[in-house]
Amino acid sequence: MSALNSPALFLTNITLEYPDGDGTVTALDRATLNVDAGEFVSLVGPSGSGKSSLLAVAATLVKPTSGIVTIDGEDATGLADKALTTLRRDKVGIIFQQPNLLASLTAAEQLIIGDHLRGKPLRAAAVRAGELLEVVGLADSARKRPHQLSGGQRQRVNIARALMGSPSVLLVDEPTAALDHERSESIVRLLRRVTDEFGVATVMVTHDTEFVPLTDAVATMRDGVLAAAVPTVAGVGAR
Ligand SMILES: Nc1ncnc2c1ncn2[C@@H]1O[C@H](COP(=O)(O)OP(=O)(O)OP(=O)(O)O)[C@@H](O)[C@H]1O
Repeated sequence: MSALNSPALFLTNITLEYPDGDGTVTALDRATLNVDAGEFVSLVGPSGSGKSSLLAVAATLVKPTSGIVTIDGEDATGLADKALTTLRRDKVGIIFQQPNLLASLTAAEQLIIGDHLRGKPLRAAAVRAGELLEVVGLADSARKRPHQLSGGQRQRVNIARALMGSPSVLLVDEPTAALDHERSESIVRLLRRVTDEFGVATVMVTHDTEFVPLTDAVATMRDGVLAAAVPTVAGVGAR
């Protein structure tokens, strides 16, 4: 459990229905998940059980049919689109399976451009980008473009980029799906470290259950129903 122990992400009674022919399909069925600042939760479950849907709702990218999403104490459910975009931009970091880096930009520029779009001064963004590239072990690769980086290094840039806006919540969807075992483990260990160092509330969807002990708790989803998160005692020892 988190040292900071303050609420960062509250998903309460989330139901999400998608239209399906004449009826609906229930992707999430009254799912509830609370993640503290500095807490790292694994989200596991079979294909189609609703994991990506839960991340999309937590990221405020998809509005739930019912239920409440609270990020850093702010209820996202009732916000208009503009306020929601601001909340997402300022509070949520999203890491997808594929880094989706821009081919023509250096590692540093991938980070700087986001901050620049947020209206931050270029010089401050460049300093922060340098610091974050160091955190993820890429200080020497700041000027490299995506094709000069390995898959694991590209995922590290992706992680650093997600941290640029100093998010409270980090949502990670299958970060190791495209990586071999060794690189996968180092990516999950990096996520563990940034969760601790930056005090973010991290939720990671994963099929690699062997890395679950590196996280604080595991929540299992089945047919849209989320079981209560179970603490991983091994994770505390492994840190
Ligand atoms: N845009 C959509 N429109 C209609 N149904 C959808 C949509 N997105 C997801 N679903 C359905 O919602 C349910 C949950 O899907 P979701 O992708 O969240 O599961 P998942 O656990 O992330 O699966 P996977 O591990 O394969 O990514 C599934 O029945 C899926 O078919």
